[in-house]
Amino acid sequence: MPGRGRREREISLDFDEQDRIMTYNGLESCILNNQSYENESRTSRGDGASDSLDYDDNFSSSSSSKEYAFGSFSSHWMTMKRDEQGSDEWELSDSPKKFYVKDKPTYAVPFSDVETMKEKFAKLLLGEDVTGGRKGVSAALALSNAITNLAASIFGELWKLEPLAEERKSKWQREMDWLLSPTNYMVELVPAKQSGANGRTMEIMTPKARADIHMNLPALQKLDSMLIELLESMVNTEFSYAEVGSKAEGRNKSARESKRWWLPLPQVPKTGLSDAERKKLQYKNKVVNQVFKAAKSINENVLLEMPVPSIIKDALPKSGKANLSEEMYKVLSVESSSVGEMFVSLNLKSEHNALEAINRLEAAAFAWKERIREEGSGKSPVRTSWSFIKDPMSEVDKMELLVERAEALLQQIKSRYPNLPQTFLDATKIQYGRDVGHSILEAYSRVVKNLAYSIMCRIGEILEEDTLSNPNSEANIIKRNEQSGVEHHVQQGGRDGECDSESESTATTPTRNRAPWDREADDIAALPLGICKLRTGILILLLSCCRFGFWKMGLPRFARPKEGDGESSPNLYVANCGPAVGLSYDTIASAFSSFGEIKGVYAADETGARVIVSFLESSSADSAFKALNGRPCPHLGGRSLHIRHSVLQLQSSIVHHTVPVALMASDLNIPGLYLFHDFITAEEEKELLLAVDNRPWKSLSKRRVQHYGYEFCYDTKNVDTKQHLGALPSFVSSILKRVSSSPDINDHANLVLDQLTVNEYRPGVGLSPHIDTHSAFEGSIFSLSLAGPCIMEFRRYISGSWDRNNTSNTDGQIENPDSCTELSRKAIYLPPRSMLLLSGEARYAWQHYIPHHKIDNVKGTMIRRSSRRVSFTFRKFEILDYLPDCRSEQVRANASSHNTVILNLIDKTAAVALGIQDTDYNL
Ligand SMILES: O=C(O)CCC(=O)C(=O)O
Ligand SMILES: [Fe+2]
Repeated sequence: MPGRGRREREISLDFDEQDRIMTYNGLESCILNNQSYENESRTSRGDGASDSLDYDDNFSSSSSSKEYAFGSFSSHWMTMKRDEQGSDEWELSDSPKKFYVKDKPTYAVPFSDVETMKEKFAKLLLGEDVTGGRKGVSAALALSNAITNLAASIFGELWKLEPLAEERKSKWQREMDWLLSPTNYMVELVPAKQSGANGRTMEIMTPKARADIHMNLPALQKLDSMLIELLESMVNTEFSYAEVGSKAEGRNKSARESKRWWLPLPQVPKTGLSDAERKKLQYKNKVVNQVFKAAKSINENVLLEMPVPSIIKDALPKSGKANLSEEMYKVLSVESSSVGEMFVSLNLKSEHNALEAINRLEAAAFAWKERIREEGSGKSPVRTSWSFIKDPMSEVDKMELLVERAEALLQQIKSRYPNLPQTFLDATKIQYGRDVGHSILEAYSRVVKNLAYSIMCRIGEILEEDTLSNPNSEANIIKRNEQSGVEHHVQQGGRDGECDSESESTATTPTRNRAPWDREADDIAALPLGICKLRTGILILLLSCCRFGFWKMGLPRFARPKEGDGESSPNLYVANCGPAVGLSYDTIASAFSSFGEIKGVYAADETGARVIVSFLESSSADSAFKALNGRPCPHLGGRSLHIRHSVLQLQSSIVHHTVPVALMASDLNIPGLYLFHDFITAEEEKELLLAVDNRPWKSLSKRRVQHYGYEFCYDTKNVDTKQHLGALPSFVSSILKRVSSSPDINDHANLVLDQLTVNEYRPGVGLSPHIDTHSAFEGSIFSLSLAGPCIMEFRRYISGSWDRNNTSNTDGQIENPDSCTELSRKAIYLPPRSMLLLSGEARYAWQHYIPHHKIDNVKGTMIRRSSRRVSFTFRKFEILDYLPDCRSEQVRANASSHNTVILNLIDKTAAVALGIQDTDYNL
């Protein structure tokens, strides 16, 4: 089959197994060093020696993860040649073809393993119905359950920080290899051009590796192997574990110890851990935390993609309000309150409360969305899109606002409680899901996340023991705090694409030799926290998201207490107190509750050793202050607390400033930026929309795109030179002519525009900050807005001066953002039919982006985003010099080769791993 050879080649390019694994080393070093991913990911690791997936000595001769599980069995095991064996288990028919993983010619498998596999296979398919006759399990659920059960059998009893037993480790690898194997065959069909014999170009559908699998699976495998490697490194430690029964011999026992007497008891030397050991452990904790966040983010994204099953749709109350309690509905309806204020009003007291609130909010948001969808499909009067909202709000408007607020609140709660059990909606998505790819990714990311969480809990226990072994050592605490201060930059990483650079610039604060109060910035944002109830009944806290991310989301924010600040307030800032020093939030709440009703206990920062205790009444806070400040607290293990009053700032003064929106380009004062209103007529607009709607769209995660002239490859963030799609289509000819003949833009229009990206945005969908890849595109960029308007914002670092050469290496990033201090932001309103021109400084020195809003505030008027906005962005492809100069000839030569594809893809995964939701490249 001539076509097949080509197809195989294409696909194997993307999916060479070895490269896929190798290059994820970069992800690891990125997490470990918190460095830019780029350099690491470009170093190819030829010898395989450091590949954490190949850690099993038994299998060291194997060249890929597929082989190691079967690679070295001794001769009494039977050898099966896949093609010759003919048994069903091994017979892999040509259809579906396993396209992109190299076929292994032989498997050496012990006979007993074959039997075990058969049994597992049967269980997998039969599920709980052993009669095989009644209710077979869907393949998706079967695989999800199998992954969950396997993980539980291997990691379910992870009570010690020590290397996994060899047998368990290889079982995990071997069986996961089986369970993940269906992903090797998953493809999606994408249109591609092919030249026919008569020289004509035909559009054919070609199978391509499924993008979500391609993106996430290798990352998960890497995260998985990082955790196992980390456990491997837990040898010759200063801490150890006393087995059951030996507690009687132990030294002074805390209440905690007696509660968990049946479990191995962590023990540290009498005087605590050495500084070096403590640092090592804290560092490992940090790494696991990053793995946790990465796996969690993958899990959340997969769950978002999974549809809500119809059985649930039918069962849920149709009215959003009916899904909520009275109070919750009230909280959502007070439009003036911020997300942080809504969260506080919910007054959640436990993890259980949090889960219940989430379940209700998810159900309500879902019901409202369904209603909005139904209304949109014709039952309600048509609304003009993007109309100015001057009239009282319609029902749909109200529902949309409620959905928006419910979703923001949901995020808030989830971030505060990062390791909650599955929500009802998520559990049913898993239960009824049919997409095997989703199920595998969901289950795998969930078990990796849980494993990371268990390891963090175990590390927490050792550190807690360390503290208890030397409870009065302030030095101990301070050292720990300092350590966390230095780690600050790793904890960061914007929660939305916009704050990545900002957080970098505030990354590290020197903290050495300063009193706890002075280590803070000017004020303290209460950090989100999560409390996980372990089987032992101990409450362990997890600090989750970055300060910056939450600042933007409007959490309660507390003013920094000043030395001698006597201002009375219901909020206390308490230092030397928190999970990092062995005090759970519940314990703290209960110790302070003897002075009055507590509204909440929050992390004051990311150290885990300072908290905000928020009382209902100032007088309660005063009493607690007087009784506990500077004194050993009997309810907190005799720990001496350092307390100050802290003032909750009013939301209005802390809301992330909104950028005033200009209507005219001249008001923005950005050299090179022009906006031409009514560049096309309404009639032309209609025709253009019709033309693109008659052509296939390609779906990205949040929006749809079409490419003309040259394909833009989102994986490589570059133009695919091999994919010249021909001249720009005739339906844009008149636009191109207008551009080149327009006296206003003539200076910029001497380019022959030959690349067009059409973007379609749904309401609430924006675009992350970026500079269009200038290694691929030359000169000015023209962007035509159709169907609806939007706000476009621009930002640049004030300290750097614009210099095209200075930015030409970076493909979208201002060089050395660390050296930049302040950001300047500007915004402009882009009405439909307007043409935006970015040239010179506007093109090269300012990042542009579209905020992810559903409603924009333009000079005090609320403008709702319409059901869609479509933009046509025209560029000139820079064919001769599309790679940055700094790269070597070798790299240049390999530009479109497999490695570049994979390496660039990894940058994106690294961004995900570090909690940055979007990359800077969104062409
Ligand atoms: O949608 C737009 O107007 C902007 C699109 C854009 O910035 C891009 O494609 O690079
Ligand atoms: Fe752009």
